[in-house]
Amino acid sequence: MVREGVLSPAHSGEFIAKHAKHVKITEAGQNKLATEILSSIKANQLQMPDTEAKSIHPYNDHPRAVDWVFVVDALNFCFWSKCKEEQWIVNGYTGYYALEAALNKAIKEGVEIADPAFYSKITKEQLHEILKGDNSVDIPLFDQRLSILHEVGSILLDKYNGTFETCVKEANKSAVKLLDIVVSNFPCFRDEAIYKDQVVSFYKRAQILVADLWNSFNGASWGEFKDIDKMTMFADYRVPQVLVYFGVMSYSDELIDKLKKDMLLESGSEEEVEIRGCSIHAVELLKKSIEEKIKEKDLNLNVPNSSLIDYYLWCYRREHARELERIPYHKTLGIYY
Ligand SMILES: Nc1nc2c(c(CN[C@H]3C=C[C@H](O)[C@@H]3O)cn2[C@@H]2O[C@H](COP(=O)(O)O)[C@@H](O)[C@H]2O)c(=O)[nH]1
Repeated sequence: MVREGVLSPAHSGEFIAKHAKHVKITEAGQNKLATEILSSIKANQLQMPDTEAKSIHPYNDHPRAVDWVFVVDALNFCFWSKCKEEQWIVNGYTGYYALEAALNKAIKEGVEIADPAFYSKITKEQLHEILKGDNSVDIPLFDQRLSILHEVGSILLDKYNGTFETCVKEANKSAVKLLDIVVSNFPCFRDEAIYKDQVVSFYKRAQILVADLWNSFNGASWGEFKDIDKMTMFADYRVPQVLVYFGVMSYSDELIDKLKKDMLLESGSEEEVEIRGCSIHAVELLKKSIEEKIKEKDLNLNVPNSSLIDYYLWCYRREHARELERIPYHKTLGIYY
């Protein structure tokens, strides 16, 4: 798949985990978390976005539902703040949900924020208005978001007839092909790094874009992908925190010390790459151990794919915020996650 000389996210995770020295994947927590996820599968709790998300997401019968998912995931990165007082909040929502709330508010006010003909030429003032928070705090990396809208909007107009639907059609129901189209044609989604002289990839926003389509359309229509199971977990800054909490991953004392001091990790640095790569590989190993348990116990259950396991972990942190507080999450300024 994808780009010449670049390891796929799954192979990148394996390669990085093999060489990592700041981050370790530990068997200890593997079994406990796999058991916890298995009981969630049995209780039929393992599914994509919860009601909260649905209440903000426009429904897939919206005429520009596909372009909505695209523009949300073009901007789906870096919501953390240095301190609580500087947090960007919209309608009481923080983080990712603040973005959904802001864009949904714009749609309700008749702003064509899902239309590339509009956002490819959006002005600073118009975007400020759309992303205006409840307090006077701006969304982080505002300027980068403005240029990303101009970049991806122009590409859709120039190459894809002004809609992301053209890309989905070209992918012909293959998640891997759609991922390839996105990372090959939209530079801001090209989430790669150099590690031990090897180009590795995470493609967090490109993979979550594919998975969000799959989820929004319940695996049918614009969300039908025969190879959706090839997507890995989405290497953000929240899921690693949960993996450390469960003892599935551990950080060196030096790294923990940096995170506890709220020091930023440079985008593409060895520590940041190892956190992201080991997270991907840890979820692939988790998926395997869940599969073994299902086989061992001869359970009549489907093995969850990495997107479902990822979403379970991402929600776990929101539902157990207090317990997770003692585990610092890494902060990297960048447009990739
Ligand atoms: N690994 C992974 N990372 C995810 C998501 C989501 C939301 N996804 C679903 C939810 C509803 C929609 O239907 C989407 O499908 C956002 N993020 C990342 O989290 C970070 C923000 O965190 P906080 O500041 O706490 O909101 C930021 O890097 C953002 O990019 C996911 O699912 N998995």
